[in-house]
Amino acid sequence: MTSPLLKIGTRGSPLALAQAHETRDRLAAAFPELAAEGAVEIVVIKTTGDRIQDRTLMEAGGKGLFTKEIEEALLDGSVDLAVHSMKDVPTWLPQGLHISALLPREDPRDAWFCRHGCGLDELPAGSVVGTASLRRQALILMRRPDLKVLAFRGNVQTRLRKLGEGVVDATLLALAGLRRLGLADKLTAVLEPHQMLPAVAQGAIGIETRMDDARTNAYVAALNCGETAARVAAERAVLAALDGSCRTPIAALATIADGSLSLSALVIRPDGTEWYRTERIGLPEEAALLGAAAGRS
Ligand SMILES: NCc1[nH]cc(CCC(=O)O)c1CC(=O)O
Repeated sequence: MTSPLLKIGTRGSPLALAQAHETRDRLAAAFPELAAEGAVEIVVIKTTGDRIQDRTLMEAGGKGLFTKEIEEALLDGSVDLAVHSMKDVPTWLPQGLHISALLPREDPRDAWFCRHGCGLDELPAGSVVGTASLRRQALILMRRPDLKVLAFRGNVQTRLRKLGEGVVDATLLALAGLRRLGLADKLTAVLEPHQMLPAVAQGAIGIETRMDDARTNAYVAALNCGETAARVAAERAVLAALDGSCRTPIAALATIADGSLSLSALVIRPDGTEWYRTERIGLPEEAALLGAAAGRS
């Protein structure tokens, strides 16, 4: 076997691997030389986030727990590109690295799972919803202050198993991840953004590379989806404007229709008792400015 032309760094979770395989398939479809057996190698890298499964530690460690070791591998040249769920990518990237492409976005909405088959509004008072996400916790409690939220650990498969075992009555997961894992048929309902505004960049896969690696950047540029890039730029600009000044959960969703970009952004207290929501409309070309304005408001 010849040595690989490109090495992809990824976490080892089933979802991360599915995303790495999607990226490899897209590269192979765009470039005949990358379709050859062994041309694109997938390198699994264990991250701090894969080792620490405790929610409080995740919060204390802040962002970057799922990306740090992969970025180190990029910087030392042991991989050429990294595939990430953009939701897990910190606002600020290490010097010398950039997000050089966004794949076409999956559905950004959250999926709702209930053991009893009821929707969020029908769940009996006192029922337990499992989630490790402060955003989902806050939005659940905003709508249903009479429910209990339990910290819920593990990857997608683990959480669905715990739901089946009756550890909780209901849980939420990103629809995008479920689709990529072929598990979307198990959900009870899809939550609309006005009920459950998604996390920044939920459903988007980003490819990170070294800024000075012209060869890899040329390959990766062919995979970029301009519409997804504009939407994610608007949403991430909200995060950037709030970063440091704000420890509360943030949600944001940008959509593009008829040539204009609409952005909804929300900050909310973890207990759901207070929130601030804002909407912006503008051109996709000014996505980052719109997001920054929404974040500052
Ligand atoms: N925080 C973990 C994580 N990171 C990305 C996804 C889902 C896939 C995506 O948003 O692209 C998930 C799981 C979940 O929230 O259900």
